[in-house]
Amino acid sequence: MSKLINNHFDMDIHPPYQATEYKSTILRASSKPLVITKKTLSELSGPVFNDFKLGVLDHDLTKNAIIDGEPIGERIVVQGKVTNELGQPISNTLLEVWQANAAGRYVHKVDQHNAPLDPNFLGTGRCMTDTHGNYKFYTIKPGAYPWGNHQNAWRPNHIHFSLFGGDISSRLITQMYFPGDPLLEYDPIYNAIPKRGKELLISSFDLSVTEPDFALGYRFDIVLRGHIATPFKNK
Ligand SMILES: O=C(O)c1ccc(O)c(O)c1
Repeated sequence: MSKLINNHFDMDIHPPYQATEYKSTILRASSKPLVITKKTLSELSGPVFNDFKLGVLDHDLTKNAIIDGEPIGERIVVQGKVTNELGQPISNTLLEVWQANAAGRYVHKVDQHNAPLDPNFLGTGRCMTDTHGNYKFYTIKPGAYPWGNHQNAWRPNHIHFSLFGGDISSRLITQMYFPGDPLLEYDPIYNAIPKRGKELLISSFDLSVTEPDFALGYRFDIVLRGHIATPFKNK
């Protein structure tokens, strides 16, 4: 029997709002039970992305910030399918990604990690799912970085994802990890997730997604809601 919060989130998959080892959750987690509010008419009828036009390079982080050369690092292509709990595709939905560069540094003033910025890499991109729920983007494999949670704490390589569901007010924010990363077992953010959920967050290396002489391919399918839902980020 799965543990549902407000008939909504399966806590056999999703992380708790407060996980003691993941220190920033101690201050920011709510101490009261969540209240799921009813969606307003404007949320339900608000704009969706059917007519949304993306820039031609939005889905290609290896090119969308080039100033004077190619970004440094291992090029990858990430591909997957977004479905609901019944396996039905979520089409024409906006998927946004952000990440550190190959050296483990974000382009953000708060990130003061002593690793180089890459003048040709911004680390943000977006794409839409097609009519079958499929998406694809190109990027540079993100590096690991220290994050001060505890002595010698390093985040495993990961890409942040944001996706919209059926309307503008339903949004999943999560992180995709890479198979075989030795840092996963030490990461309190990853370890806050129940075992079933953890597996859903690791992409798989896929030779059929790999593009010859260009980029290694990873597959990351995403399920919005239900008992095999992709875990959300507890923030
Ligand atoms: O929630 C945080 O504190 C936190 C810290 C480092 C990260 O890489 C991250 O994704 C979240």
